[in-house]
Amino acid sequence: MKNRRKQKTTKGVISGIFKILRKLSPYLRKHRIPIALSFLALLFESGLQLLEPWPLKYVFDHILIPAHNNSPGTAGAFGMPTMVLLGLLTVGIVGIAGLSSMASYLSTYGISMVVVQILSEVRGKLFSHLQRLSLSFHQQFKSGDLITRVTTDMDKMRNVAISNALPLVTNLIFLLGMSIVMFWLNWELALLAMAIFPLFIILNAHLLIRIRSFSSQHRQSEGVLASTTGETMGAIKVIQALSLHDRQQSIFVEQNKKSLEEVIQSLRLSAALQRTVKVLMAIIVAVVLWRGSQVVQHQELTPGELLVFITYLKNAFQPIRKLSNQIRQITKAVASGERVIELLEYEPNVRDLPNSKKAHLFFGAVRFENVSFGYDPERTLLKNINFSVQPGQTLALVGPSGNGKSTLLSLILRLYDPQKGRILIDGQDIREYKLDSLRQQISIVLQESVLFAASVRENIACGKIGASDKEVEKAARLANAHEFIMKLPQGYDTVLGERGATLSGGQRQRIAIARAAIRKAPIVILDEPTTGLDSASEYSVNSALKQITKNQTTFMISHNLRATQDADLILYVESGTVREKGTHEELMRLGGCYATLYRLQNIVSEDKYRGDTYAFEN
Ligand SMILES: Nc1ncnc2c1ncn2[C@@H]1O[C@H](COP(=O)(O)OP(=O)(O)OP(=O)(O)O)[C@@H](O)[C@H]1O
Repeated sequence: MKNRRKQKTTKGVISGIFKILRKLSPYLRKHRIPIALSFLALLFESGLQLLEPWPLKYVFDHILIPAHNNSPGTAGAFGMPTMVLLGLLTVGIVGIAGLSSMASYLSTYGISMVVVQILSEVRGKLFSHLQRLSLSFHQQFKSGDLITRVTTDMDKMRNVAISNALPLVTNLIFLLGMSIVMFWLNWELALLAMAIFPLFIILNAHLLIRIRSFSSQHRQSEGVLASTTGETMGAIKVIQALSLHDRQQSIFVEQNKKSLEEVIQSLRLSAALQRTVKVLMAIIVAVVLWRGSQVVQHQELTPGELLVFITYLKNAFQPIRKLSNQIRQITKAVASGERVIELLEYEPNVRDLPNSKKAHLFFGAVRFENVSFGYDPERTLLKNINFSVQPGQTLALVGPSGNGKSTLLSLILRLYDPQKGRILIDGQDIREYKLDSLRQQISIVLQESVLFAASVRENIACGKIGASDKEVEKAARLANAHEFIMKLPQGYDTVLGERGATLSGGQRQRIAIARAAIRKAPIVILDEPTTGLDSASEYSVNSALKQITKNQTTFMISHNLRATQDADLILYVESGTVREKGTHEELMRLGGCYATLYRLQNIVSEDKYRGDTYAFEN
């Protein structure tokens, strides 16, 4: 039972290698000529390695032993004087070493170049693939884990391919050639030397499987650690404000401890592996020397041939010792490779349909027909949503938090596809448009806009491919951002910190509005863009928003019903359904949830106003 499990796991490593090679086959095909030439050099190098002890054999058998025995020697067999033969053999030693190192240089350089290029191409593909994977995928995977796969795992594959896999292949070719020559010299002695190998292979495999399991767990733990670090650094303000360091620290310490234990286990097993290999190799040499001397005494082998035998075994000692470490590293890299391939094999849920076409410039008529959606398909969040908006109209979504308003708007961008029903823009199902051509015609301003760690200019320009400096400035003016940008140390060239930390909330929002404005998109989505801003910032952000939504179809979520009362259509969304629908006047006349909420907000703001006045007067 135990043995079967072991075989299955060894099979797992081998099938992992084949899976990786299959996935990389288009890249390998592309670089097939340098690969073929490098392998040729590799074969040449191994052949020369096998030749290395042979000059010594001839010196022993044809020069030294006859001289020792005072016999005429067999140099004459080659038809040349002893000193000439000795000279040729010594030159041969240097020649073999020189050619072998040249072949080694060519194969190492060639393969390394190919590996570096292929893995760089794969990394580029992986990064682009990750950006295209659906949001549901990104919610499922922690960002720390993804970062580890793009950086550490790719690095591991590259380093191991160059420093371990390549020498391993060289060693295996050498060991194979060595075995063939040993059998040719004396099959009995060769069998004796090989008999111990199965034991070595079994012990090796057993330890390697356990190492692989620990390293795979360790990679995952590292991903979790990276996530925790990323999350903590990202939320450092909240953590300091709420004094959450101890909580974060204890989470980190726990994860760090787990990672450490896995590394220690892995290191212990590797040390055990090295020890086993060393002892086994000493036993092999001793046994072969003991039996080999008897074979020589029976004249079935010359002393020089026994010397070749022992030299081969001694030379095999190093590659076999390294073999364990190389296999260990390769096993780890296979785990890394499988993690990378796992990502590459994910298909985006939301993608271009085969017959989709580039969208025309939208007029901006949007229609939801019986749309139902749930993040978990088993639990419907939005139920049977129906409405339509004409080009240039404004639609407001209001209602309690967490009831599906943002989700509804994310469907227009095709961040998710509805499970039922369809969304039409200008009378056509949005799934029939190419995804990029759809999204390029929608501008979006969120509650907390993300700014990149780049200049103000780049942050605005990224709203439109190829935007000129003039367009950037025009968009900034429209967003009421030009004045404050000019007051920044380097104006438009001021580099913003991570998340634009050097700007106030209102300033950040206005840069985001400029980014939305530069697109001149026919459809604009505003998801609570003024929440959390003070009155002055709210005023300037609102007036900027008015500019960019003029004549565009606008979708707006706001908890402030005064901000939405001028909308052409208001949807009151509750529990994923449209409870009430109409203009402000219609909904007030209806006297339902909307009207109650509106009156409540007015009372609160009047009270607040009175309170402020009272405080001011006193
Ligand atoms: N990516 C997601 N995966 C799973 N559930 C989600 C996801 N995003 C939101 N939800 C859940 O869906 C529900 C609706 O969220 P949504 O953000 O659409 O509501 P909302 O009405 O816009 O709320 P708010 O006004 O607070 O922004 C919530 O229960 C939320 O927890």
